[in-house]
Amino acid sequence: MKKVYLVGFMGSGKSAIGKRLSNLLDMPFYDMDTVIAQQTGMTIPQIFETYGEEGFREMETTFLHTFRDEYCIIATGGGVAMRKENREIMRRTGLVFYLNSTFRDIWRRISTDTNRPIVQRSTKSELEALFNKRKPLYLQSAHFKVETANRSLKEITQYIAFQIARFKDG
Ligand SMILES: Nc1ncnc2c1ncn2[C@@H]1O[C@H](COP(=O)(O)OP(=O)(O)O)[C@@H](O)[C@H]1O
Ligand SMILES: O=C(O)C1=C[C@@H](OP(=O)(O)O)[C@@H](O)[C@H](O)C1
Ligand SMILES: [Mg+2]
Repeated sequence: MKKVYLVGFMGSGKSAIGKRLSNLLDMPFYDMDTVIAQQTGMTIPQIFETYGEEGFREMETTFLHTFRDEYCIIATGGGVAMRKENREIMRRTGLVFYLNSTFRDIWRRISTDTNRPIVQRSTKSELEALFNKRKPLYLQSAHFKVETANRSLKEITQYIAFQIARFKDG
């Protein structure tokens, strides 16, 4: 087992928990959005504007195919688990944790964010429909479902660290 992937909807805490897990376990951390933004020299909204959502999705899949072979933690973007190809790569090369959150929590965290183009272009009910549509695919991608409602970032991080310790050599 080489990598730990965090999947889940926007605002479920993938980036925040990935960073904390990395500190706790002393493992390198990569946020796919950050790496793709660095590689292109553009922000995520600029990438969507220039290459379209499909262009961004190709960059995500290329990341998964080409990213270095290293024991590390990867926070995916919320759309990564939607492609079968991506799900297969993640399951084959690591342990996949799905951060399950309520839409209520998600909306509170992301509704005013300007760095997520999908939030910018969607109404609340469109986002909730997307949340419901994506859920089964997050579940398909994951080895573990992690409940995040009413849990602090610290509690969630500790829970995932515990599971990694149990399964990392399996
Ligand atoms: N369980 C939680 N408790 C408190 N704050 C949270 C929790 N999960 C996420 N957050 C906060 O919500 C915001 C969005 O989280 P983020 O890690 O960017 O989500 P993602 O990468 O999944 O889109 C951040 O400010 C993060 O600290
Ligand atoms: O759900 C999505 O389709 C997206 C989620 C974002 O990442 P976060 O899940 O970290 O917000 C980012 O990759 C992009 O804005 C698209
Ligand atoms: Mg993120």
